Amino acid sequence: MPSADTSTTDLARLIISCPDQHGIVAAVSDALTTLGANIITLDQYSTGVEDGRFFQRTVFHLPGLAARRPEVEAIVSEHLEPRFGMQWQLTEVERPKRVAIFASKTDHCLLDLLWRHRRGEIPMDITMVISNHPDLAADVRSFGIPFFHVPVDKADRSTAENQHLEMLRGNVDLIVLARYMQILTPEFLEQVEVPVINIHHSFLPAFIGAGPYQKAKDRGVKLIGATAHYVTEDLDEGPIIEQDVIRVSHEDDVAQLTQYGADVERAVLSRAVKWHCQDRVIRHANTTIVF
Ligand SMILES: Nc1nc2c(c(=O)[nH]1)N[C@@H](CN(C=O)c1ccc(C(=O)N[C@@H](CCC(=O)O)C(=O)O)cc1)CN2
Repeated sequence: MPSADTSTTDLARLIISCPDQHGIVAAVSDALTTLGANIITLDQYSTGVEDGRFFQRTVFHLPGLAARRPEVEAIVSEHLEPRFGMQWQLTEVERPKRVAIFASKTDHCLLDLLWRHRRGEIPMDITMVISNHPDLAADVRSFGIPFFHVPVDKADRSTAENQHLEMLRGNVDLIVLARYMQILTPEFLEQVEVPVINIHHSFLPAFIGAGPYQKAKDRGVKLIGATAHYVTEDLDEGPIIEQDVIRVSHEDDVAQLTQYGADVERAVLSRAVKWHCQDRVIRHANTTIVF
């Protein structure tokens, strides 16, 4: 059972990735112990001892963390990083990620995130909602979240995307596409410089692109699903974070599939966003490790 104390004060997460080799866990643990930190959880994974890659997520408690953060960064950057060829990220549990949500007209995934955020189920700070349609403005503003309508001209996406970049620059750590029905250009993805999570309404790799429920009906599948993935320039082919499925039958029309699918989409997206905000997801090639 988790301890009764659910305090997040002075809790940090150290996420590391490096070539697999002898002594990593001991060295990281020794460095944190030397600092006076107490390791709360430690999860690790290796892709294999032969020329493999090692990943580790360590949650630790360090009294006076904020003031001592430079010390932690120094020991990692000056000792662990050069010794192991380590890539690393240090985050503080009490500093939630700033999240911008993009939506179009479909509301269920957006409202689910706003509702779970209001209930404190997802450790994030929703800084804004941006939509290419005005339909959801009142819903979003009822949660006290800023809503911005930015129409998209498919013949010239750059005008809208430049507006997005101005609004987002320096204000966001994560973008979530909550059934946002516009394809993001490679230029936008390069310039925005933060991860983007999308919910695709199919069990990828099946039915990439628009209209997956019609494609599912036409194919006569007995399972439909949803997939949350990081967004890349290759449509719906980015690293998968979370998936789930639900049984359907020949009696279900596309409207029924869409309704059943919406419940799966909401659950899958919220789990993926929560795990990302908890720094549980590490990208490796076109896959993820989820601790
Ligand atoms: N660069 C990327 N952009 C987006 C991705 C992605 O993986 N990489 N995922 C999509 C979401 N999506 C399916 O999950 C999706 C959305 C929209 C379309 C599409 O064909 N859109 C048309 C416009 C449709 C409309 O206006 O109703 C278009 O953009 O021309 C396909 C898949 C989000 N973006």
